Amino acid sequence: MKIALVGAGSWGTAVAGLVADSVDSVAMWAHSPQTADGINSNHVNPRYLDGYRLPDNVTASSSLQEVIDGAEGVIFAVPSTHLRSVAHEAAVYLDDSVPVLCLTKGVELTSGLLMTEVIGDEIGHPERIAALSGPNHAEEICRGGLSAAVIASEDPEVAEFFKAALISPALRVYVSPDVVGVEMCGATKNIIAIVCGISAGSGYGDNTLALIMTRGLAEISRLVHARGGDPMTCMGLAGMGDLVATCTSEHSRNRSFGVAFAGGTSLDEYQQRSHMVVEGAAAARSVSELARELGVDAPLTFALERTLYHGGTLAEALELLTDRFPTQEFYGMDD
Ligand SMILES: NC(=O)C1=CN([C@@H]2O[C@H](COP(=O)(O)OP(=O)(O)OC[C@H]3O[C@@H](n4cnc5c(N)ncnc54)[C@H](O)[C@@H]3O)[C@@H](O)[C@H]2O)C=CC1
Ligand SMILES: O=C(CO)COP(=O)(O)O
Repeated sequence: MKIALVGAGSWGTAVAGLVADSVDSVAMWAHSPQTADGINSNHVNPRYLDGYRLPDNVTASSSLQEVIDGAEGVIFAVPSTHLRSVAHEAAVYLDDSVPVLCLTKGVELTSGLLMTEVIGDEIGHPERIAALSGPNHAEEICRGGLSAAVIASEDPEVAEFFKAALISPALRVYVSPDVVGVEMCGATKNIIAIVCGISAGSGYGDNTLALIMTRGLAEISRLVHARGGDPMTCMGLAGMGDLVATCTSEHSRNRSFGVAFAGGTSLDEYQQRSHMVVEGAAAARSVSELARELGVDAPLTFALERTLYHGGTLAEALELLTDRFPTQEFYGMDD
């Protein structure tokens, strides 16, 4: 069996290595031909996870057609802002019956669509598109550390197909029918992780970190509920699990960006230096729009949006948040 993996950043590279153990071949699509050459010549991605040797049955190309032709499953792992254009280009090579898995975490700006919905818009047959999420930093997955993830799909057969391709003694794979909940959690925890990084970079301690994560989880739950997902999903791997990992891990780009931002580094500087995507920065804007549309109170998200995009200072953001009078711990979940 051949699996196509569209996206050769850190996560695409790590997941290619996992899937390669269960299938005959994995064909990766890399945006840059130099990355594809590096993988084919040395079995190493020259730009991401360059200490990790990919299995011999992983090859790469910068031609989507070459990668997708003959694949029995397709996995997308490109950053959220490029997903629609890449899925659009991939659509012509994709059979209607091929199951698709989305690893991207985000909400599309303006449309408010989740990542599986963006792919579905472009390739059709949305019932065959699943989402994988959970506390999974690529760096640790490559080292074979014990981890767990959840695959959400409205079609259980699609979830089981990808579960079989990914499960291993080092990766426990659970399934869920709550695609909206799992994807909303994945997109919004990145926002909270940036706020945690800003807090740590500004000298605040662990009480503050716990405050942001906990009130962040309440905010995520309101968003999940309003978008039609199950708030219980927030208690699982895609919710609390990924929130803990991203808000506390040295590997998190979102948290690290927050720390750097508090020290005076701009988003552009950070992304140019690391060549890595900070999904929470894009999500601060798209989720703010969505929250306003849905009438959801999302103070941490709004404060980050204001700071990153409307010239608000960190002192103003803190004042906005602390000026709010604390009321009931849980609210906004009634129908
Ligand atoms: N890195 C990780 O540990 C995890 C990442 N994710 C998610 O996976 C998605 C992909 O992130 P990473 O693999 O970490 O990316 P990355 O930050 O490691 O690399 C950036 C990627 O963007 C690609 N890219 C740049 N310009 C492009 C363009 N014009 N068109 C298409 N692709 C372009 C690069 O080729 C590279 O693949 C994100 O949504 C991220 O939140 C999810 C779980 C874990
Ligand atoms: O989603 C992730 C871990 O599960 C990756 O988080 P970062 O993008 O912050 O590194």
